[in-house]
Amino acid sequence: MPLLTRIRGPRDLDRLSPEQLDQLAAEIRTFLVDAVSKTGGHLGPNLGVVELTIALHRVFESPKDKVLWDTGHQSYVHKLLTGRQDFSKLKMKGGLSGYPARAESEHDFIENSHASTVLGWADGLAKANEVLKKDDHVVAVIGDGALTGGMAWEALNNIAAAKDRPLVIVVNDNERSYAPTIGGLANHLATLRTTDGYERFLAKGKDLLERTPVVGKPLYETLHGAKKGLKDFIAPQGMFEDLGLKYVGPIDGHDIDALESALQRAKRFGGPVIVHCLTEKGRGYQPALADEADRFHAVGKIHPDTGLPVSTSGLDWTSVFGEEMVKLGKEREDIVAITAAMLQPVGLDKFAKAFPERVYDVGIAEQHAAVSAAGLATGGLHPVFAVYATFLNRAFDQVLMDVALHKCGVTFVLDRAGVTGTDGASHNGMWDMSILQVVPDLRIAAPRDADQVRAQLREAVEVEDAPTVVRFSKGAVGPAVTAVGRIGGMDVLRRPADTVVRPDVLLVSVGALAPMCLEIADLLDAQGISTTVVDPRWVKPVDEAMAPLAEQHRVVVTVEDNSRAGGVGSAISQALRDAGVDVPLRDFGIPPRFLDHASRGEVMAEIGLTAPDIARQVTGLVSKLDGRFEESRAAAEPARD
Ligand SMILES: Cc1ncc(C[n+]2csc(CCOP(=O)(O)OP(=O)(O)O)c2C)c(N)n1
Ligand SMILES: CC(=O)[C@@H](O)[C@H](O)COP(=O)(O)O
Ligand SMILES: [Mg+2]
Repeated sequence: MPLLTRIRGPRDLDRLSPEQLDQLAAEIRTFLVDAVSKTGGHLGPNLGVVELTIALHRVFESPKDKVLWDTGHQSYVHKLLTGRQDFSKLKMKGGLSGYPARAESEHDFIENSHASTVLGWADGLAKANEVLKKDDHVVAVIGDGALTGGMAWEALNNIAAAKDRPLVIVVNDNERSYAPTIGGLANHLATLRTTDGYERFLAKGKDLLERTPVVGKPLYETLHGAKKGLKDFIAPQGMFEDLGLKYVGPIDGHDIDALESALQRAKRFGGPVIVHCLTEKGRGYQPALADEADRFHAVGKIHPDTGLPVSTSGLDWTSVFGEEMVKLGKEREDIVAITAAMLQPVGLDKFAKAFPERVYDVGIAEQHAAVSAAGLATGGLHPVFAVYATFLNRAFDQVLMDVALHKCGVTFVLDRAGVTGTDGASHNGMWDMSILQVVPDLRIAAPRDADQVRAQLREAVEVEDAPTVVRFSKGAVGPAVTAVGRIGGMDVLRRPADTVVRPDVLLVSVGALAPMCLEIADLLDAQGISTTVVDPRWVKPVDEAMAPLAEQHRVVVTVEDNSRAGGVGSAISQALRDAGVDVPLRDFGIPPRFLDHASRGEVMAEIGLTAPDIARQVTGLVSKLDGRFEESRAAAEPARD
């Protein structure tokens, strides 16, 4: 990499010739395939923005000018050009984040990987520049997928209103989210793309007319003066221009010279301007280009030559859900499915293949998904909205007010619930069982294994007058955990020896943490501490048998892969208080803080959500109770003379 290694910062790009820029682009692509095949990551999106990122950092002066990335998964090239070229620990503990990270660089601004927020950030920054009379440029890069998110249009509505407030919006249009981008906007972008020769047409037209004697120049001036008419005639871009936004494009997103020319025009424009760039996801890497599903949107470790996975994982939670959905779809014609631009990642691809007319990809639009689900339910169907737990956060009000208030039978299936780890703070599914606690009548299931996913999904879709939630982890599903009994609606996973009159600990195991909770019980047993392990299965509402069962124990311990703040532990504690059961409760969960990227195991160890950590703390708690018990017994004994 003779050129890439010499790039220490964006200004090092300035001295490169066009030929060297093309060589640099090739070196970057080679680097990306080599590095990301070893670590996993967002290979396809980054292969698509190589030239675009080079051009952006040549035309704008980061960090004085703010280059902002929507979702941020496509910022690897940006990192390479801003002094970060060690990708050996990408997305790993202590290594580079897979997204922009302020702690990593002054060139990074937006850290969260929730889509469709960049234009809001840009609007705010542009307003700040106006108030503070700063002449920094604000450049927002947004993908065609992220542009299907409602927040993007809320921002555009505001941005377009300020005709003299400089702001450059770069639409990175590769026609895909994971799958091809859906909807009217995508169709409109397509009309713009189909005239991708528009700029060339205009340039040729200008050249021809200027060489035409007498009438040529005035005619060109007339035509150029009527550029809207000319453009609409050649490239109907009414939507953006009707909004009041200057539209530049479509531009070949892999032609550095064309990109720089367009970005320079945008930089000088002095108001809000959209630069529409046509790019190719996975560009330059045949295995990615051949991947019809998602052009290697996010890959694990792969063989660089073939793109094939280095290792295959066993049965995963997502597949269990997807296969059960197909069975349900055959049994019930009223069941329909919704995805927010993540059909395959959430496991609905098989359902879509079997029932193409009963699946809806709404784009990256989780709020719309939830509201349209209320409509589908009211219309007589039972919608199942499958979404990553963290992405449902933004649809909380729609779940509360549109689905629950109207008593709609909608099932939300939350994949990637709990600590996911490598995608960083905004990807952990750690808030759902807290924020959804406040939704009246909503029920939450946390299946502990594959059998329970199947069973609880079926129980959920039977509920027709309230929202139901089924939440499970990322990755391979653990071994089946068999119940040894049932109390109320709760599965008993382990009972203490029959000889124990009042067991020490009632251990409430939530969802996928059941194997860990059984390990905790073993560790406690080795300390002579007796434990009953229960899996509530439905963690909201708290099972009516919980309080009486708690009363039969000395202490209650809850363990959940969710924030401790307002989680299942809090709900059970409240239920015990409401029932007048005064048994100490210790809740274990994720601390309410943002968790840096690392593997799931590393994060769980960091936050003390491991069997040894929890067993140690519970042992201390019981010893303290014993101590108190000894003290109170001693105090009760008559004083010996
Ligand atoms: C709110 C939200 N929903 C879903 C996702 C998952 N997600 C990550 S990237 C992506 C596709 C983005 O498509 P686009 O904006 O076109 O970027 P590209 O990958 O094509 O460069 C999706 C759906 C997300 N990050 N945020
Ligand atoms: C950027 C984004 O939000 C997704 O692409 C995410 O990185 C995928 O995560 P999984 O790898 O868990 O599917
Ligand atoms: Mg895209």
